[in-house]
Amino acid sequence: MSSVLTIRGGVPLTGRVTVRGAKNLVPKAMVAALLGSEPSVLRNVPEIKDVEVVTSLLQLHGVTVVKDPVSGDLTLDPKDAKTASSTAIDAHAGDSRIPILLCGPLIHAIGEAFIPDLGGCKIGDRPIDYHLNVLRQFGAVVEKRPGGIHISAPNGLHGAKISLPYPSVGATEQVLLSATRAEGITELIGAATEPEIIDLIAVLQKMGAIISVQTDRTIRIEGVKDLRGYNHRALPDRNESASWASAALVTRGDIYVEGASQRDMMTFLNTYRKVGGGMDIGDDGIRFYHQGGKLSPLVLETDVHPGFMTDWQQPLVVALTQAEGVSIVHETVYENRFGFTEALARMGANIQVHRECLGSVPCRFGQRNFLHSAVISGPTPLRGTDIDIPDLRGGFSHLIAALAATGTSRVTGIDIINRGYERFTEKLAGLGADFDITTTK
Ligand SMILES: CC(=O)N[C@H]1[C@@H](OP(=O)(O)OP(=O)(O)OC[C@H]2O[C@@H](n3ccc(=O)[nH]c3=O)[C@H](O)[C@@H]2O)O[C@H](CO)[C@@H](O)[C@@H]1O
Ligand SMILES: C=C(OP(=O)(O)O)C(=O)O
Repeated sequence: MSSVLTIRGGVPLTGRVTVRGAKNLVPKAMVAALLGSEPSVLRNVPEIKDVEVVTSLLQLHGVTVVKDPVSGDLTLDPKDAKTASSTAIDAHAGDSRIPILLCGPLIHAIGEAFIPDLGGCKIGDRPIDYHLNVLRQFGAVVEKRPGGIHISAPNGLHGAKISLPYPSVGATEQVLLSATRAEGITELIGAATEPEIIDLIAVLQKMGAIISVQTDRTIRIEGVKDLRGYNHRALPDRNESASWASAALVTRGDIYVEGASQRDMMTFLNTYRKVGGGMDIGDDGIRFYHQGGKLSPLVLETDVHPGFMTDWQQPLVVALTQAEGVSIVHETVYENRFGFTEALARMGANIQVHRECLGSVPCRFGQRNFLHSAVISGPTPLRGTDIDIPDLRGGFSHLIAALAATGTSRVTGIDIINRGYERFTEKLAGLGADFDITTTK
Protein backbone atom coordinates (compact mmCIF):
# COMPACT_ATOMS: atom_id res chain seq x y z
CA MET A 1 0.00 0.00 0.00
CA SER A 2 1.26 3.47 -0.73
CA SER A 3 -0.22 6.83 0.13
CA VAL A 4 -0.07 10.22 -1.53
CA LEU A 5 -0.62 13.50 0.28
CA THR A 6 -2.03 16.41 -1.65
CA ILE A 7 -1.20 19.51 0.37
CA ARG A 8 -2.69 22.94 -0.21
CA GLY A 9 -0.20 25.24 1.49
CA GLY A 10 -0.40 28.60 3.17
CA VAL A 11 -2.28 27.67 6.35
CA PRO A 12 -0.45 28.47 9.63
CA LEU A 13 -0.34 25.33 11.77
CA THR A 14 -2.08 26.15 15.03
CA GLY A 15 -3.07 24.01 18.00
CA ARG A 16 -1.70 21.26 20.16
CA VAL A 17 0.18 18.02 19.52
CA THR A 18 1.32 15.38 21.98
CA VAL A 19 4.74 13.84 21.68
CA ARG A 20 5.35 10.45 23.33
CA GLY A 21 8.40 8.27 23.94
CA ALA A 22 11.53 8.84 21.86
CA LYS A 23 12.07 6.81 18.69
CA ASN A 24 15.76 6.77 19.60
CA LEU A 25 15.12 5.18 23.00
CA VAL A 26 11.95 3.06 22.93
CA PRO A 27 13.12 0.30 20.51
CA LYS A 28 16.41 0.05 22.43
CA ALA A 29 14.66 -0.26 25.79
CA MET A 30 12.60 -3.04 24.18
CA VAL A 31 15.83 -4.81 23.19
CA ALA A 32 17.16 -4.38 26.76
CA ALA A 33 14.18 -6.42 28.04
CA LEU A 34 15.92 -9.48 26.52
CA LEU A 35 18.64 -9.14 29.15
CA GLY A 36 16.23 -9.65 32.07
CA SER A 37 15.14 -12.83 33.82
CA GLU A 38 11.63 -11.41 34.36
CA PRO A 39 9.10 -9.40 32.32
CA SER A 40 9.69 -5.67 31.79
CA VAL A 41 7.12 -2.92 31.34
CA LEU A 42 7.75 0.01 29.02
CA ARG A 43 5.44 3.04 29.16
CA ASN A 44 4.89 6.06 26.90
CA VAL A 45 5.42 3.91 23.80
CA PRO A 46 4.61 5.64 20.49
CA GLU A 47 2.90 3.87 17.59
CA ILE A 48 5.75 4.12 15.08
CA LYS A 49 7.25 1.74 12.54
CA ASP A 50 10.50 1.15 14.46
CA VAL A 51 8.50 -0.13 17.44
CA GLU A 52 6.60 -2.53 15.13
CA VAL A 53 9.86 -3.80 13.63
CA VAL A 54 11.46 -4.49 17.01
CA THR A 55 8.24 -6.06 18.35
CA SER A 56 8.28 -8.46 15.43
CA LEU A 57 12.00 -9.26 15.80
CA LEU A 58 11.60 -9.93 19.54
CA GLN A 59 8.56 -12.13 18.91
CA LEU A 60 10.49 -14.12 16.31
CA HIS A 61 13.02 -14.75 19.10
CA GLY A 62 10.35 -16.08 21.48
CA VAL A 63 9.83 -12.91 23.52
CA THR A 64 6.20 -12.34 24.44
CA VAL A 65 5.21 -8.75 23.73
CA VAL A 66 1.81 -7.69 25.04
CA LYS A 67 0.40 -4.25 24.39
CA ASP A 68 -2.12 -2.83 26.86
CA PRO A 69 -5.11 -1.92 24.66
CA VAL A 70 -5.85 1.26 26.63
CA SER A 71 -2.49 2.72 27.65
CA GLY A 72 -0.35 1.19 24.88
CA ASP A 73 2.19 0.11 27.54
CA LEU A 74 4.27 -2.88 26.48
CA THR A 75 5.00 -5.91 28.67
CA LEU A 76 7.97 -7.84 27.33
CA ASP A 77 8.66 -11.32 28.68
CA PRO A 78 11.94 -12.92 27.57
CA LYS A 79 11.64 -16.23 29.47
CA ASP A 80 11.09 -18.32 26.29
CA ALA A 81 13.78 -16.59 24.20
CA LYS A 82 14.94 -18.84 21.36
CA THR A 83 16.84 -18.86 18.07
CA ALA A 84 14.79 -17.56 15.15
CA SER A 85 14.96 -18.67 11.53
CA SER A 86 17.24 -16.44 9.50
CA THR A 87 14.67 -16.35 6.67
CA ALA A 88 12.07 -14.88 9.04
CA ILE A 89 14.58 -12.36 10.40
CA ASP A 90 15.62 -11.48 6.87
CA ALA A 91 12.13 -10.16 6.18
CA HIS A 92 13.20 -7.18 8.32
CA ALA A 93 16.30 -6.37 6.29
CA GLY A 94 16.40 -2.67 5.52
CA ASP A 95 13.61 -1.76 7.96
CA SER A 96 15.56 0.02 10.69
CA ARG A 97 18.96 0.37 12.39
CA ILE A 98 17.93 -1.26 15.66
CA PRO A 99 18.62 -4.96 14.81
CA ILE A 100 22.39 -4.50 15.25
CA LEU A 101 21.70 -3.76 18.93
CA LEU A 102 20.23 -7.22 19.43
CA CYS A 103 23.75 -8.76 19.27
CA GLY A 104 24.77 -8.55 22.93
CA PRO A 105 21.33 -9.31 24.43
CA LEU A 106 20.78 -12.30 22.10
CA ILE A 107 24.21 -13.72 22.86
CA HIS A 108 23.46 -13.45 26.58
CA ALA A 109 19.96 -14.92 26.13
CA ILE A 110 20.53 -17.69 23.56
CA GLY A 111 24.23 -17.74 22.69
CA GLU A 112 24.02 -16.39 19.12
CA ALA A 113 22.49 -13.72 16.89
CA PHE A 114 21.67 -13.38 13.20
CA ILE A 115 21.37 -9.70 12.24
CA PRO A 116 19.75 -8.71 8.93
CA ASP A 117 21.18 -5.93 6.77
CA LEU A 118 20.26 -2.63 8.41
CA GLY A 119 17.96 0.11 7.19
CA GLY A 120 17.40 3.59 8.61
CA CYS A 121 17.76 6.92 6.89
CA LYS A 122 20.04 7.14 3.87
CA ILE A 123 21.98 10.19 4.96
CA GLY A 124 25.49 8.80 4.61
CA ASP A 125 27.25 5.49 4.32
CA ARG A 126 26.38 4.48 7.91
CA PRO A 127 28.93 1.67 8.37
CA ILE A 128 28.78 -0.70 11.36
CA ASP A 129 32.54 -1.12 11.79
CA TYR A 130 32.53 0.33 15.35
CA HIS A 131 29.79 -2.12 16.37
CA LEU A 132 31.66 -5.13 15.01
CA ASN A 133 34.97 -4.04 16.53
CA VAL A 134 33.27 -3.57 19.90
CA LEU A 135 31.68 -7.03 19.73
CA ARG A 136 35.02 -8.61 18.79
CA GLN A 137 36.68 -6.90 21.75
CA PHE A 138 34.08 -8.52 24.01
CA GLY A 139 35.10 -11.90 22.55
CA ALA A 140 32.38 -12.33 19.93
CA VAL A 141 32.94 -14.07 16.58
CA VAL A 142 31.39 -12.24 13.65
CA GLU A 143 30.71 -14.05 10.35
CA LYS A 144 29.23 -12.61 7.17
CA ARG A 145 26.24 -14.70 6.03
CA PRO A 146 23.85 -14.19 3.08
CA GLY A 147 21.50 -11.31 3.98
CA GLY A 148 23.23 -10.35 7.22
CA ILE A 149 25.78 -11.34 9.86
CA HIS A 150 25.98 -14.13 12.39
CA ILE A 151 27.46 -13.45 15.83
CA SER A 152 28.40 -15.98 18.45
CA ALA A 153 30.60 -16.03 21.55
CA PRO A 154 31.93 -19.55 22.20
CA ASN A 155 33.59 -18.35 25.43
CA GLY A 156 30.95 -15.81 26.47
CA LEU A 157 31.32 -12.02 26.45
CA HIS A 158 34.05 -10.49 28.58
CA GLY A 159 34.45 -6.88 29.73
CA ALA A 160 37.02 -4.87 27.77
CA LYS A 161 38.71 -1.51 27.54
CA ILE A 162 37.18 0.07 24.45
CA SER A 163 37.84 3.36 22.74
CA LEU A 164 35.50 4.73 20.07
CA PRO A 165 37.03 6.77 17.21
CA TYR A 166 33.89 8.99 17.25
CA PRO A 167 31.14 9.24 19.92
CA SER A 168 28.68 7.05 18.03
CA VAL A 169 25.25 6.71 19.62
CA GLY A 170 24.66 3.20 18.33
CA ALA A 171 28.14 1.90 19.19
CA THR A 172 27.83 3.32 22.72
CA GLU A 173 24.51 1.48 23.09
CA GLN A 174 26.13 -1.66 21.67
CA VAL A 175 28.68 -1.49 24.48
CA LEU A 176 26.03 -0.85 27.16
CA LEU A 177 23.79 -3.70 26.03
CA SER A 178 26.71 -6.14 25.70
CA ALA A 179 28.71 -5.17 28.80
CA THR A 180 26.05 -5.15 31.53
CA ARG A 181 25.98 -8.95 31.66
CA ALA A 182 29.53 -9.57 30.41
CA GLU A 183 32.07 -11.01 32.81
CA GLY A 184 34.23 -8.30 34.38
CA ILE A 185 34.60 -4.56 33.93
CA THR A 186 34.20 -2.55 30.74
CA GLU A 187 35.61 0.91 30.27
CA LEU A 188 34.31 2.81 27.27
CA ILE A 189 36.31 5.87 26.24
CA GLY A 190 34.86 8.40 23.80
CA ALA A 191 31.24 7.48 24.52
CA ALA A 192 28.19 9.37 23.24
CA THR A 193 26.04 10.85 26.01
CA GLU A 194 22.78 11.76 24.24
CA PRO A 195 19.72 11.95 26.57
CA GLU A 196 18.40 8.73 25.00
CA ILE A 197 21.62 6.96 26.03
CA ILE A 198 21.28 8.24 29.58
CA ASP A 199 17.67 6.97 29.58
CA LEU A 200 18.87 3.55 28.36
CA ILE A 201 21.37 3.56 31.23
CA ALA A 202 18.46 4.37 33.58
CA VAL A 203 16.58 1.34 32.20
CA LEU A 204 19.62 -0.91 32.71
CA GLN A 205 20.18 0.44 36.23
CA LYS A 206 16.57 -0.44 37.09
CA MET A 207 17.37 -3.97 35.88
CA GLY A 208 20.34 -4.21 38.27
CA ALA A 209 23.25 -3.00 36.11
CA ILE A 210 26.15 -1.01 37.55
CA ILE A 211 27.05 1.78 35.13
CA SER A 212 28.76 5.09 35.83
CA VAL A 213 29.06 7.97 33.38
CA GLN A 214 32.16 10.05 34.00
CA THR A 215 32.72 13.68 33.05
CA ASP A 216 35.11 12.93 30.18
CA ARG A 217 32.95 10.75 27.90
CA THR A 218 34.07 7.62 29.76
CA ILE A 219 31.46 5.08 30.78
CA ARG A 220 32.36 2.30 33.22
CA ILE A 221 30.25 -0.83 33.43
CA GLU A 222 30.71 -3.52 36.08
CA GLY A 223 29.30 -6.71 34.60
CA VAL A 224 26.66 -8.58 36.64
CA LYS A 225 25.50 -12.18 36.16
CA ASP A 226 21.75 -11.61 36.08
CA LEU A 227 19.37 -8.74 35.52
CA ARG A 228 15.72 -8.46 36.49
CA GLY A 229 12.89 -6.76 34.60
CA TYR A 230 12.27 -3.02 34.54
CA ASN A 231 9.29 -0.68 34.70
CA HIS A 232 10.11 2.50 32.81
CA ARG A 233 8.46 5.53 31.25
CA ALA A 234 10.40 6.43 28.09
CA LEU A 235 11.74 9.96 27.83
CA PRO A 236 9.82 12.10 25.32
CA ASP A 237 10.96 12.46 21.72
CA ARG A 238 13.02 15.65 21.57
CA ASN A 239 13.50 15.25 17.81
CA GLU A 240 9.79 15.10 17.07
CA SER A 241 9.32 18.09 19.43
CA ALA A 242 11.95 20.12 17.56
CA SER A 243 10.30 19.18 14.25
CA TRP A 244 6.95 20.64 15.37
CA ALA A 245 8.78 23.72 16.65
CA SER A 246 10.24 24.27 13.17
CA ALA A 247 6.82 23.59 11.62
CA ALA A 248 5.37 26.45 13.71
CA LEU A 249 8.08 28.81 12.48
CA VAL A 250 7.92 27.77 8.82
CA THR A 251 4.11 28.05 8.57
CA ARG A 252 3.94 31.21 10.74
CA GLY A 253 1.92 29.17 13.21
CA ASP A 254 1.58 28.50 16.92
CA ILE A 255 1.94 24.94 18.27
CA TYR A 256 1.86 23.71 21.85
CA VAL A 257 3.97 20.55 21.97
CA GLU A 258 2.80 18.56 24.96
CA GLY A 259 5.68 16.39 26.15
CA ALA A 260 8.47 18.63 24.79
CA SER A 261 11.15 18.61 27.47
CA GLN A 262 13.26 21.73 28.05
CA ARG A 263 16.06 19.79 29.72
CA ASP A 264 16.74 17.64 26.67
CA MET A 265 16.31 20.48 24.15
CA MET A 266 18.33 23.34 25.63
CA THR A 267 20.66 23.68 22.65
CA PHE A 268 17.72 23.65 20.25
CA LEU A 269 15.83 26.23 22.32
CA ASN A 270 18.81 28.63 22.31
CA THR A 271 19.03 28.34 18.52
CA TYR A 272 15.26 28.74 18.08
CA ARG A 273 15.36 31.93 20.13
CA LYS A 274 18.30 33.28 18.09
CA VAL A 275 16.37 32.68 14.85
CA GLY A 276 13.53 34.72 16.34
CA GLY A 277 11.12 31.93 17.25
CA GLY A 278 8.79 32.50 20.19
CA MET A 279 8.52 29.98 23.00
CA ASP A 280 6.76 29.60 26.33
CA ILE A 281 8.23 26.77 28.35
CA GLY A 282 5.72 25.00 30.57
CA ASP A 283 5.89 22.08 32.99
CA ASP A 284 4.36 19.55 30.61
CA GLY A 285 5.36 20.98 27.24
CA ILE A 286 6.51 23.98 25.22
CA ARG A 287 4.54 26.44 23.09
CA PHE A 288 6.44 27.30 19.89
CA TYR A 289 5.26 30.18 17.71
CA HIS A 290 6.12 32.67 15.00
CA GLN A 291 6.27 36.11 16.61
CA GLY A 292 5.18 37.99 13.50
CA GLY A 293 8.45 39.85 12.83
CA LYS A 294 11.44 38.90 10.70
CA LEU A 295 13.45 35.74 11.31
CA SER A 296 17.22 36.09 11.74
CA PRO A 297 19.81 34.04 9.84
CA LEU A 298 22.46 32.12 11.74
CA VAL A 299 25.62 30.08 11.56
CA LEU A 300 25.08 26.58 12.86
CA GLU A 301 27.07 23.39 13.26
CA THR A 302 25.51 20.04 14.05
CA ASP A 303 27.36 17.96 16.63
CA VAL A 304 27.09 15.17 19.16
CA HIS A 305 25.29 15.96 22.42
CA PRO A 306 25.29 18.53 23.97
CA GLY A 307 25.78 20.14 20.55
CA PHE A 308 23.04 20.87 18.03
CA MET A 309 21.51 17.49 17.19
CA THR A 310 21.78 16.50 13.51
CA ASP A 311 18.13 15.29 13.46
CA TRP A 312 17.01 18.89 14.21
CA GLN A 313 18.93 20.25 11.24
CA GLN A 314 16.66 19.43 8.31
CA PRO A 315 13.37 20.98 9.57
CA LEU A 316 15.25 24.04 10.84
CA VAL A 317 16.84 24.58 7.41
CA VAL A 318 13.32 25.12 6.05
CA ALA A 319 12.80 27.86 8.65
CA LEU A 320 16.13 29.42 7.63
CA THR A 321 14.84 29.78 4.05
CA GLN A 322 12.46 32.35 5.57
CA ALA A 323 15.13 34.27 7.56
CA GLU A 324 16.38 37.69 6.36
CA GLY A 325 19.95 37.11 5.18
CA VAL A 326 22.51 34.35 4.81
CA SER A 327 22.64 31.31 7.09
CA ILE A 328 25.38 28.69 7.11
CA VAL A 329 24.83 25.14 8.31
CA HIS A 330 27.79 22.77 8.71
CA GLU A 331 26.67 19.14 9.11
CA THR A 332 29.41 17.29 11.01
CA VAL A 333 27.62 14.06 12.00
CA TYR A 334 26.55 12.65 8.59
CA GLU A 335 28.36 13.21 5.33
CA ASN A 336 25.26 13.26 3.13
CA ARG A 337 22.38 14.97 4.94
CA PHE A 338 21.61 17.80 2.51
CA GLY A 339 20.06 15.79 -0.35
CA PHE A 340 16.65 17.02 0.80
CA THR A 341 17.56 20.61 -0.15
CA GLU A 342 17.16 19.74 -3.86
CA ALA A 343 13.35 19.66 -3.47
CA LEU A 344 13.44 22.89 -1.42
CA ALA A 345 15.39 24.56 -4.24
CA ARG A 346 12.69 23.42 -6.70
CA MET A 347 10.16 25.10 -4.40
CA GLY A 348 12.04 28.39 -4.66
CA ALA A 349 14.56 28.22 -1.78
CA ASN A 350 18.03 29.62 -2.38
CA ILE A 351 20.38 26.95 -0.98
CA GLN A 352 23.89 26.06 -2.12
CA VAL A 353 25.66 23.00 -0.79
CA HIS A 354 29.44 22.90 -0.47
CA ARG A 355 32.20 20.34 0.02
CA GLU A 356 34.22 22.59 2.36
CA CYS A 357 33.76 22.70 6.13
CA LEU A 358 31.96 26.03 6.50
CA GLY A 359 32.22 25.96 10.26
CA SER A 360 34.61 26.92 13.01
CA VAL A 361 35.99 23.40 13.39
CA PRO A 362 37.04 21.21 10.43
CA CYS A 363 35.11 17.93 10.61
CA ARG A 364 35.71 14.35 9.44
CA PHE A 365 34.18 15.17 6.04
CA GLY A 366 36.32 18.13 4.98
CA GLN A 367 38.48 17.56 1.86
CA ARG A 368 36.59 14.34 1.17
CA ASN A 369 34.18 15.46 -1.50
CA PHE A 370 31.04 15.31 0.66
CA LEU A 371 28.48 18.08 0.17
CA HIS A 372 28.11 18.68 3.90
CA SER A 373 27.84 22.48 4.30
CA ALA A 374 24.85 24.56 3.19
CA VAL A 375 24.48 28.28 2.55
CA ILE A 376 20.88 29.43 2.70
CA SER A 377 19.84 32.91 1.55
CA GLY A 378 16.43 34.19 2.50
CA PRO A 379 13.71 35.01 2.64
CA THR A 380 12.37 33.26 -0.44
CA PRO A 381 8.71 32.45 -1.03
CA LEU A 382 8.08 28.71 -1.42
CA ARG A 383 5.89 27.25 -4.21
CA GLY A 384 4.13 23.88 -4.11
CA THR A 385 5.61 21.03 -6.17
CA ASP A 386 5.73 17.22 -6.50
CA ILE A 387 7.99 15.62 -3.91
CA ASP A 388 9.09 12.04 -3.24
CA ILE A 389 10.18 11.78 0.38
CA PRO A 390 13.84 10.68 0.74
CA ASP A 391 14.23 10.06 4.49
CA LEU A 392 12.58 10.68 7.84
CA ARG A 393 13.63 14.24 8.75
CA GLY A 394 14.11 15.32 5.13
CA GLY A 395 10.57 14.12 4.52
CA PHE A 396 9.16 16.05 7.46
CA SER A 397 11.01 19.10 6.15
CA HIS A 398 9.38 18.67 2.76
CA LEU A 399 5.97 18.37 4.39
CA ILE A 400 6.34 21.61 6.33
CA ALA A 401 7.73 23.41 3.28
CA ALA A 402 4.69 22.23 1.30
CA LEU A 403 2.37 23.33 4.13
CA ALA A 404 3.89 26.83 4.03
CA ALA A 405 4.10 27.09 0.22
CA THR A 406 1.66 28.79 -2.09
CA GLY A 407 -0.22 26.33 -4.29
CA THR A 408 -0.53 22.58 -4.15
CA SER A 409 2.10 19.90 -3.53
CA ARG A 410 1.77 16.20 -4.24
CA VAL A 411 3.90 14.22 -1.78
CA THR A 412 4.72 10.51 -2.25
CA GLY A 413 6.73 8.13 -0.06
CA ILE A 414 5.05 9.42 3.12
CA ASP A 415 5.17 6.00 4.81
CA ILE A 416 8.78 6.78 5.76
CA ILE A 417 7.45 9.48 8.09
CA ASN A 418 5.74 6.78 10.19
CA ARG A 419 9.20 5.59 11.27
CA GLY A 420 9.50 8.51 13.66
CA TYR A 421 6.30 10.56 13.78
CA GLU A 422 3.33 8.95 15.48
CA ARG A 423 0.00 9.51 13.67
CA PHE A 424 1.40 12.50 11.86
CA THR A 425 -1.50 12.95 9.46
CA GLU A 426 -3.94 13.07 12.41
CA LYS A 427 -1.68 15.63 14.08
CA LEU A 428 -1.49 17.73 10.91
CA ALA A 429 -5.28 17.64 10.56
CA GLY A 430 -5.63 18.72 14.21
CA LEU A 431 -3.34 21.69 13.51
CA GLY A 432 -5.57 22.84 10.66
CA ALA A 433 -3.43 21.70 7.71
CA ASP A 434 -5.30 21.56 4.39
CA PHE A 435 -4.57 18.20 2.73
CA ASP A 436 -6.08 15.02 1.30
CA ILE A 437 -4.66 11.57 1.53
CA THR A 438 -5.19 8.90 -1.12
CA THR A 439 -4.07 5.33 -0.60
CA THR A 440 -3.53 2.86 -3.41
CA LYS A 441 -2.84 -0.87 -3.17
C1 LIG B 1 17.96 4.91 16.01
C2 LIG B 1 18.84 6.01 16.44
O1 LIG B 1 19.10 6.21 17.62
N1 LIG B 1 19.29 6.82 15.50
C3 LIG B 1 20.08 7.96 15.87
C4 LIG B 1 21.50 7.51 16.08
O2 LIG B 1 21.92 6.87 14.87
P1 LIG B 1 23.25 6.00 14.89
O3 LIG B 1 23.40 5.36 16.21
O4 LIG B 1 23.20 5.13 13.68
O5 LIG B 1 24.32 7.14 14.67
P2 LIG B 1 25.83 7.17 15.17
O6 LIG B 1 25.95 8.12 16.31
O7 LIG B 1 26.32 5.79 15.38
O8 LIG B 1 26.56 7.79 13.90
C5 LIG B 1 27.37 8.93 14.00
C6 LIG B 1 28.46 8.87 12.98
O9 LIG B 1 29.31 7.76 13.25
C7 LIG B 1 29.51 6.98 12.08
N2 LIG B 1 29.66 5.56 12.44
C8 LIG B 1 28.78 4.99 13.30
C9 LIG B 1 28.88 3.65 13.62
C10 LIG B 1 29.91 2.89 13.03
O10 LIG B 1 30.04 1.68 13.27
N3 LIG B 1 30.78 3.49 12.18
C11 LIG B 1 30.69 4.83 11.86
O11 LIG B 1 31.50 5.36 11.10
C12 LIG B 1 28.23 7.23 11.27
O12 LIG B 1 28.42 6.92 9.90
C13 LIG B 1 27.97 8.69 11.54
O13 LIG B 1 28.77 9.49 10.68
O14 LIG B 1 22.31 8.65 16.39
C14 LIG B 1 22.34 9.63 15.36
C15 LIG B 1 23.29 10.74 15.78
O15 LIG B 1 22.79 11.41 16.89
C16 LIG B 1 20.94 10.15 15.06
O16 LIG B 1 20.99 10.98 13.92
C17 LIG B 1 19.97 9.02 14.78
O17 LIG B 1 18.64 9.50 14.78
C1 LIG C 1 18.62 9.42 11.26
C2 LIG C 1 17.53 9.11 11.95
O1 LIG C 1 17.12 7.89 12.31
P1 LIG C 1 17.72 6.41 12.07
O2 LIG C 1 19.03 6.35 12.76
O3 LIG C 1 16.71 5.53 12.71
O4 LIG C 1 17.82 6.22 10.59
C3 LIG C 1 16.61 10.16 12.47
O5 LIG C 1 15.81 9.84 13.37
O6 LIG C 1 16.64 11.31 11.98
